[in-house]
Amino acid sequence: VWNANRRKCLILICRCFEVVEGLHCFCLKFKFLFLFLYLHNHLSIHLSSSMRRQSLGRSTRSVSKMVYKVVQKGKGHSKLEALFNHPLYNLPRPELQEDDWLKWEEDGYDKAAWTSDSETHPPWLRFHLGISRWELYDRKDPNLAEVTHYLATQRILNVVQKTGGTQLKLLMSFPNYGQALLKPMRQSRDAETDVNLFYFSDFERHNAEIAAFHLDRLLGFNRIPPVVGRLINMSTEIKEITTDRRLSRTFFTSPVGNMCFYGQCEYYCSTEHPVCGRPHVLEVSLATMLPDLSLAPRRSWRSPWRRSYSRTKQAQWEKDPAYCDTVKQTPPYNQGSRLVDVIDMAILDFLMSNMDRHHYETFEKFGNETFLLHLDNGRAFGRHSRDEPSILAPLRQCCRIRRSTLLRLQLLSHPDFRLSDVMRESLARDPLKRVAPLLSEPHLSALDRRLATVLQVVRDCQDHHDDIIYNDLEAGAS
Ligand SMILES: Nc1ncnc2c1ncn2[C@@H]1O[C@H](COP(=O)(O)OP(=O)(O)OP(=O)(O)O)[C@@H](O)[C@H]1O
Ligand SMILES: [Mn+2]
Repeated sequence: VWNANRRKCLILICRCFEVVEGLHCFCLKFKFLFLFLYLHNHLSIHLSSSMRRQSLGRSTRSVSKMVYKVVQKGKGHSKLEALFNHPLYNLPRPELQEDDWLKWEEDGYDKAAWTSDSETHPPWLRFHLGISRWELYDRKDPNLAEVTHYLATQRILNVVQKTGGTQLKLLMSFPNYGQALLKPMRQSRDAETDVNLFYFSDFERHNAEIAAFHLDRLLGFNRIPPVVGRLINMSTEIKEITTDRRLSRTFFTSPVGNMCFYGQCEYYCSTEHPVCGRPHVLEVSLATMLPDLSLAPRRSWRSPWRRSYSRTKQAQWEKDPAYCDTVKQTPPYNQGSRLVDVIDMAILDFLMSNMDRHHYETFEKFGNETFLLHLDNGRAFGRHSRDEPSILAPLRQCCRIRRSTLLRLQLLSHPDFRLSDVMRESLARDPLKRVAPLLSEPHLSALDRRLATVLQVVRDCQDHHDDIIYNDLEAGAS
């Protein structure tokens, strides 16, 4: 070919060189453009914003915004910190008496445990010791971060299936007797729940458990035990150490070579619904265990707004618009803060679209004057494209709300403390953030949209009713 068409070949080679050189020049030009933009942005941060608006094009403006954000962050401007520094998140705590702490019978824990230096206790025990009548933990207690760090890093000593409930859960044991409730990842993070699936058929999500803990804390409730994400090795951290035969015999290798298991439970515990690793690494959520029931018994309450858990039946509250009038007259909702506590819970559930709040629990020791535990949030955050108005029925039907809750919700709708932003920032502290954001952006913006809906419902109430606000900020109220 070369001999026959030497001239044509030479021309072709020259063309190639031209193209390469052209590309090179093109790249150089771009390099200069980027350098220019970079310098321009760095300098323009210090110019007045109007000058910047005039001098910069659209794309460079967004770059400069980014840089500006970084600069702001560098100065320690965190929306999350600003939120938690706000007076509404630092309200004076009611003075706690001896019987406002969750103490239990002395034979459970050594009596010395109560008096000795707290530095000698493992983080999970300090968490137990910090449970009070009005909240599960003090947000400012540095031990909180230690508990989650402990669960996320300590060696796993044993694993068994947790009985009770319908879906697969594992009980993990750590050194120093710490324990956690594990929920595995079963679907891709962004899978939206099938629209044809009823709420009672939905899978549980590990990231929902994690996100619910963060959301509850951001709302100022502090009623969910600390939950943290972790990557575990299914071979060495479950299969090889479990003493639970019913669990170990359900392990298998999938056709593509991933390690899977399904355990034994009522729903979704079969070869058709396996929990699989990649190839044996699994994402899970770990919830701090509450004190054992034998030490600190709890009472389970059926939610007045419980769903029917049937494809065809409707619950009473769905048929009767005056349903709340009955609830208001029924103990324990006729006294104290119980009704507004259920409404707090409904607001939390509406924000994260959890339709599965059939029961709630309280610590028996505190009787009826105590906070409500928001356990079991695995079915939240299933859908971001739709909101479920019926979850707000307690608020809409009763038109009551705690003053402190309303004020915090209003704060979270303000751009400086925007719920989606503080949530993103809070979730970024979880170790699983390295794998992928715990909640996708559509889920985060759904939070803002739903918050606006909650505030609208309160305004609608104010248009038609008096006595909406339960003033818990006055002395004497809780
Ligand atoms: N952090 C925790 N510490 C101690 N016990 C817990 C904790 N979280 C949940 N539990 C207990 O374990 C039980 C089952 O947990 P969970 O409700 O998450 O499972 P589930 O399978 O979704 O249950 P259900 O099918 O009843 O909704 C709960 O009823 C609760 O009493
Ligand atoms: Mn459940």
